[in-house]
Amino acid sequence: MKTSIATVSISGELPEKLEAIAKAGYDGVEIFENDFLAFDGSPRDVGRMVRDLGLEITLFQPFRDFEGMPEPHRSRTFDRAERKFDVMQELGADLLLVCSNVSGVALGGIDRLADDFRELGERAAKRGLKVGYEALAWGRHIFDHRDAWEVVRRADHPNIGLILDSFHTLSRKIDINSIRSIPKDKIFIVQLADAPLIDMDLLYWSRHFRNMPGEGDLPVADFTAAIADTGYDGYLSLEIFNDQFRGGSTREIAADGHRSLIYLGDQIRRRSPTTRLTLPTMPPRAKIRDVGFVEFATDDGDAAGLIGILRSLGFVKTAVHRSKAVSVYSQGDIRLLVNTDEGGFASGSYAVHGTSAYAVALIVDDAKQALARAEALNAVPFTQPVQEGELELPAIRGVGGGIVYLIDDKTDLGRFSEIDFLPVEPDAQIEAAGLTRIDHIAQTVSYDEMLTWLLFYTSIFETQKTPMVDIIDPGGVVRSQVIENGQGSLRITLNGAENRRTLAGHFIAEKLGSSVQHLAFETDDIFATSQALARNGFRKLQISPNYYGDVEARFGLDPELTDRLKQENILYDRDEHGEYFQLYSETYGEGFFFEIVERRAYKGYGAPNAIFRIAALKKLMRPDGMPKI
Ligand SMILES: O=C(O)c1ccc(O)c(O)c1
Ligand SMILES: [Mg+2]
Repeated sequence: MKTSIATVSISGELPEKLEAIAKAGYDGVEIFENDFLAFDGSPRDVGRMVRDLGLEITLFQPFRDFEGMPEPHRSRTFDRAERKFDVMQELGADLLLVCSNVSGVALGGIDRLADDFRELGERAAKRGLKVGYEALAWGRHIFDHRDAWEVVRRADHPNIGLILDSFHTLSRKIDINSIRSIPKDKIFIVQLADAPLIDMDLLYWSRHFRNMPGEGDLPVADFTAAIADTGYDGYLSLEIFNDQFRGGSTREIAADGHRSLIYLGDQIRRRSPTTRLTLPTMPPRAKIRDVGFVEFATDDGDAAGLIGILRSLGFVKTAVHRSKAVSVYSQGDIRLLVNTDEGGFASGSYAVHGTSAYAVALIVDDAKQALARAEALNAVPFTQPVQEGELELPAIRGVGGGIVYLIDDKTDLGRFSEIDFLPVEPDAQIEAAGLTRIDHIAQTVSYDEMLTWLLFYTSIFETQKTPMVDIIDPGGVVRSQVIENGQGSLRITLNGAENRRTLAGHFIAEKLGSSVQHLAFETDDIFATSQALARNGFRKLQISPNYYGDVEARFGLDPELTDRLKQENILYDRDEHGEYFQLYSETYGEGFFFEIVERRAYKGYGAPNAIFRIAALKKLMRPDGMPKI
């Protein structure tokens, strides 16, 4: 398998695009004609630029409205093609994409189309060039790759072949088994794109909403497996039309695309180990057993406030680091680290972002293998110096600059808390509140980064996404995407903020980047927990009394239960599996907060309650967005 991407997929000027494509590790690039036309250099300059970067031009495209034209259009179309061939020869591109005709004057008739292609093939052959035919899902006569293949078959010319594009085939739900009978040498290139399932006009969907394989909902892996079954081992080339990517970070989007292709290749190899696609091998997606700890970076001054909240939540200090200013606060299976050390990454993070939960440790089956997989998928490993005798925990950088530690029970890593930390006598004054484990970690990210995060988690770890939901904040919409594993041992909610007037948007603006905005802990008895919290002086978020009348009516609750919920400021939800109870802390700093949940078989995250929670949290912020407390 060789990797390629169309220049149209990323933002920037042509040289910037090419550099990002080379840096991300692709083997080739499709030159989208408009990118070339908008650039001042000659075709030779562009060709040289591409090759100097170690890339190959995989395709020049698109050539539109060619086949089936009546005269005088037909002659003009062939003249147009000759002009493109001139450019291609100077560029050093040997494959042209012809997409199926959408013109109102185009004539149908499979043999007419085949004849046109045979003649084009003759002309291309004279120059040592090739032409591939792609069925656009909205083509006038040809909108199905099976028909495009029939045209190519009848053209019967060595310089004419087929181009398959996952979007056009999958958006129309065309049977992908039909691909398996196409001879591999007639597939000139394969274009890949995914897309979220949205019921809309095919052309509009294709031109604005495509995304990287794995980021959307189309069965791109099934499509690719069918291609691999033909024995095709050529380029897999991303062709992504996406409004967000056009305005996004050139480098990041290019890197995401490359990661998506490597991940896709890995999925194909695991499905059919005898696949003829040449693929790198890597360990499987890492299974997450649990969250080992969440670590806050802060300083001595700010730590007091944070520790005050932790104590009111029933956490007690149980250990301190041997050589660094790091303390462990524990309750149930939850470990929270508070790092006030003045050297190292944490203090740098604190200097830039203020107090934040900058690191998360995941307990995986095999940390070394997890790291190897992450590196195979171009994640950036993280290391920092440790004292003699202390453990160097394997780690990678998260998307927003935070750290993901990888620990396991196989090695000393499982005992890192005994090796690196000294136990301290717990403070007997604090009453435990029955918090047992971390239920979920809520990360607030910029909306533009959501797909990057999604691909990061789902490609490296054994997790899946659930459908995105909209959360209405009085200041705008926040999109929420869950990433979780089947066992519930990792649940992450990604909240994507589009503007800074939302609670989430304010948080990332003030934090100068994506960060954990809240941590949710689980309890087996939310009412007992609520009372213990009250005794510890925990400051609970006050929910509007109007909420309770509605919730009682909506779910037909026993008024006695409603009263208790209201008294304790507990939110309620129910799904087809069971019930959910939630309570919240007030905000800390720029809008960080804690949540406590009790799940009675419930599978969701209380999305219908988010609007009321946000409204209540916002009452605690001043009009300028700063916290009142
Ligand atoms: O949207 C289009 O016109 C278009 C052009 C070229 C392609 O390869 C394609 O898949 C779509
Ligand atoms: Mg295409």
